[in-house]
Amino acid sequence: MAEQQPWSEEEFIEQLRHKGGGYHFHHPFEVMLREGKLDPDQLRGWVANRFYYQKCIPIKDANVMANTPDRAVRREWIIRILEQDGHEDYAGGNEAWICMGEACGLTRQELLDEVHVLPGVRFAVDAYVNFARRQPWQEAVCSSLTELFAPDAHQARIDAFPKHYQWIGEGALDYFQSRLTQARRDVDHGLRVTVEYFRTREQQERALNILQFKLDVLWTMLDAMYLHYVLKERQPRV
Ligand SMILES: O=C(O)c1cc(C(=O)O)c2c(n1)C(=O)C(=O)c1cc(C(=O)O)[nH]c1-2
Repeated sequence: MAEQQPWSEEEFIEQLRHKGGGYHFHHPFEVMLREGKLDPDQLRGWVANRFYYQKCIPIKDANVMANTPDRAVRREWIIRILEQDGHEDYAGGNEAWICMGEACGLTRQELLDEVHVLPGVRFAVDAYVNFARRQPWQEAVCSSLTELFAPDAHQARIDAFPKHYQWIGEGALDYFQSRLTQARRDVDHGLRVTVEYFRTREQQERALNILQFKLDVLWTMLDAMYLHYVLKERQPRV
């Protein structure tokens, strides 16, 4: 059988964008969040579990950097680490997430100690970090492209918090506000790397599978949270 023609750059990007239909924005837990249906414990559970994702993102990014021989890429990629971990002039995204946790009634220590992190969330996040550790760095870059779809999710939370969760204290939205612009910049760079690296049709289809893997990471995290905080299915701990 003749090899299929590669998609043009525009078609390829359209195929990647099309995967947004499976983004965690559409998960029942996220829908409950933006419709104001989470009680304080459920919302805190989400913030604490998502913090595990946030704290692992710079570790994932450090693996991308470690795997690329390209100085120009490292120069651009290091910005992601500094934006999450902070530097002398900026406390960083992880710190902003902790502030959101505190505004929701969690303590810094319980976030850092991972006391609420569910096993399913941990396995999913660790799978993402390990993917970046083991795969070619361009594949790890491609897997970060779920951020194509993140601004809508951030905006929905910016709208939902003051409307539905007035019990939340000040400063809860700084993280999402800052990601609105950061995510767009990161995605522009990620797309450049991806269209450059995945060139044949087979490679382009591999890119779609990688993006699906990452969508599954995010979706699985929320499955675990839904089971625990909404359906209240709990493993007996003996
Ligand atoms: O709140 C969200 O829905 C959401 C989703 C994602 C994502 O799609 O992976 C990221 C973020 N937030 C985020 O804040 C962030 O810094 C981030 C980095 C990455 C990545 O894969 O490198 N994804 C995401």
